[in-house]
Amino acid sequence: MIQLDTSNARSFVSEDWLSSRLDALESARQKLETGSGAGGDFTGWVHLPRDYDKEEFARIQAAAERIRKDSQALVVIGIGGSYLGARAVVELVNSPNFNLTHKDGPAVYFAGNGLSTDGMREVMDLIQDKDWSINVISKSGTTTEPAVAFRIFKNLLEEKYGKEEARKRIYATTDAKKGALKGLADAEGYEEFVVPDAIGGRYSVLTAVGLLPIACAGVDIVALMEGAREEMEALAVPGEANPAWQLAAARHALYTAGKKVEILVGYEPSFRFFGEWWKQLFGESEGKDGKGLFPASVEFTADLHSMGQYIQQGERIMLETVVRFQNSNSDPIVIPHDPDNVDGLNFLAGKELSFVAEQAMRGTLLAHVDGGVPNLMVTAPGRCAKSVGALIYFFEYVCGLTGYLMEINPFNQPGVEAYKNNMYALLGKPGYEDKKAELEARLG
Ligand SMILES: O=P(O)(O)OC[C@H]1O[C@](O)(CO)[C@@H](O)[C@@H]1O
Repeated sequence: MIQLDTSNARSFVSEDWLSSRLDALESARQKLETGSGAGGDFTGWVHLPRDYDKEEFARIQAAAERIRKDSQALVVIGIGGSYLGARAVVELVNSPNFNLTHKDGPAVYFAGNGLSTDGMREVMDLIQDKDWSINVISKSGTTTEPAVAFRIFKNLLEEKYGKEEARKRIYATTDAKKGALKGLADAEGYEEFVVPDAIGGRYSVLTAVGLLPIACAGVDIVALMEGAREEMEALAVPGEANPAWQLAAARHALYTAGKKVEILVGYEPSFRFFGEWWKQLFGESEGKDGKGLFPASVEFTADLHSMGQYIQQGERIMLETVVRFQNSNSDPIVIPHDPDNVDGLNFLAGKELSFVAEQAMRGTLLAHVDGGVPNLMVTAPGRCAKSVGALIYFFEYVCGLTGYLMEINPFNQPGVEAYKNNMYALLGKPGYEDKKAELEARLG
């Protein structure tokens, strides 16, 4: 379903860019299949589209139906992998303006993905006169940002509905056995959904983590899973023709040839949050042991008028991975004829806007390749749930493969702890007293 064109990257790598990596790719494939590589305990996502918990899936659908009936707003509390996937899919399949354009079901607001007072206050104000529910999502159950947000929104919900009714409006997605959120959910009797042990946050969008908010936004989660399952089956076939093998090999070859930044390019405003999800996926997976392509994202053609200059002529450390959708969601827009033709655009009269976009993309591709930026073109059928499910699985699989080509553990993220420990110390968390004194002295 997902296609790849590497032809505009070939001049930047040696001829054997793929053939020389086939053995390593086969070994990476086996590690993903069997969980025998570094971080192998976290490869539960590999067969998830086939093996997911069907009973829980039905409960997700039922809960989403309930929320869609009894709530005008859903506050989704989570950060990183417990947030980005859901937002990516809701925006890509629907619209970044989903809360303005949706016709039925709740508006979906994301909270607990930062510590901004203004950001949180805005969501609090937006929901205050509405019927609303909470989906709190945290695999560890201990992440500060969502935990703080949950305490605040839970309080609000209890003030509005009373403790008993509020309980029925809180849905907790967390670890099956451990963590503070699990304890709280058990004690309070919230409906619970599970982040499976073998799936890390950034690979969890196709679990309850993503599926509940996505279903609440009216996206067809059966089709989403179906698209992922078909892609899983397609990518399980080893060999040179496998587009995930090709993308993993091309990324690795370009990295080895000196490229340090991978820019994910989209041409749809609705694609922006997919880029944010993709950045966590690749950034947390590859960025360790002093290695990894730095993941960046842009929206063309808008960013051609801001970042375009740098991409064309700045440091030659970049490659572009473009995601193109074959079909758009809406009816064509035709450029009208103007008898005065003051803007000189009559040569485009009668042409569809998509034709202009296509030429912009083709022209940009060649300009950037000429400027020293290799181009990898990923094509998805469209922005429907099925196609987006396939795209998610495709990038997850590429990420796992490249991680093993780079000889790192693609499934841990030890570097994130450094900021957390400093924050805990500065906040005065018990047990961090010495660290607090040391940091306060440094900060002056
Ligand atoms: O779901 P949790 O445990 O709250 O974690 C949220 C995010 O925080 C991280 O653990 C990093 O701190 C990510 O890997 C994860 O996606």
